[in-house]
Amino acid sequence: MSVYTSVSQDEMRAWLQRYALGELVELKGIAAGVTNTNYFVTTTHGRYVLTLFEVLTLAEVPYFLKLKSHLSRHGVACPAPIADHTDSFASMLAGKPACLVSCLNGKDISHPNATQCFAVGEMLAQMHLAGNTFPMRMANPRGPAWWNHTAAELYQHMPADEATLLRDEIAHQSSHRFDDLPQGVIHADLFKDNVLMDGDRIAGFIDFYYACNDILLYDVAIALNDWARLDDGSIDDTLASALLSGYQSVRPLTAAEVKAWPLMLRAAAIRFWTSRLLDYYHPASGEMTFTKDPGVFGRLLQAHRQRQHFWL
Ligand SMILES: Nc1ncnc2c1ncn2[C@@H]1O[C@H](COP(=O)(O)OP(=O)(O)O)[C@@H](O)[C@H]1O
Ligand SMILES: N[C@@H](CCOP(=O)(O)O)C(=O)O
Repeated sequence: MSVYTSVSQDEMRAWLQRYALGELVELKGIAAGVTNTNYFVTTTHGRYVLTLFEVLTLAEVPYFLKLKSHLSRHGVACPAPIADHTDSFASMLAGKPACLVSCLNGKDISHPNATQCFAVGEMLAQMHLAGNTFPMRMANPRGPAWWNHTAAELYQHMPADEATLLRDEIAHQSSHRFDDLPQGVIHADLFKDNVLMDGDRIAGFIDFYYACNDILLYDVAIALNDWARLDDGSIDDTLASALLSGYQSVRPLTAAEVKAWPLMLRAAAIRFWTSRLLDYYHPASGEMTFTKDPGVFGRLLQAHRQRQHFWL
């Protein structure tokens, strides 16, 4: 269930007057999603997705919408935000910041094939290149400083062996510098449920609300840790190789990136192990709480630490 804020037909009709999108035909809540409220909106001009931001403020939203607009203008598959008559991408609706974006024709998939992994890698590299000319900046809210202080509070709740592993890995990561790695705009949460596929084609990347400036390779590692991970938690060699080949078909990795790759896979595992542990030990109150299994990323970290071959 992800319609936290209800919008009536009358409210929608009135709000739509801000746009050159014709008259409302249908307004339908979208069940998928976790953080925000989403609706499919059909007007006499076409089909759009309405998002009501449940956490971000009206002042915080423009970075993400301008980024999507920039990427979409550069040919990256993602929803294009629609500007209203004041040339704004967002305004208040039903008490929440709200926007309209183009509706993509695709579905998220849970079991990708190698062709789809190649396409994700390729589009991710296109996104990294297109991000080079995006002028706004955003620090990573879930970077090493965040996982360091968040994990420090979690150790006391964790089984001793897991706490030792997390503590040891964070210390290991802290002793390495990645200053020589290419940086830019990253999606930072490119899991399977944040990509809509139309067969083997990418319909679009969605859910850019962790996007920020950080190490590009870190984004590749985040994507691989989810796209190539099988139901049993292991990484599939064919899917991993396909994603990396797709990425490198557009942006070949530098020698420094190849060297840093094993540690980057581990850094990406720590990030989501920590956020899932936080949700697990300190669930947010209210109906927006959907706890995902943290253990997946603890086991993945352990596997990466023992891995000999990294698909490059
Ligand atoms: N531009 C879009 N086109 C088509 N469907 C979309 C679009 N944006 C979101 N959706 C649908 O809405 C669902 C929830 O979107 P998502 O951004 O993941 O929400 P949340 O921010 O709540 O996690 C997606 O899984 C997808 O089905
Ligand atoms: N894709 C992540 C979820 C990211 O959102 P968060 O707000 O829970 O950090 C995952 O699967 O853990």
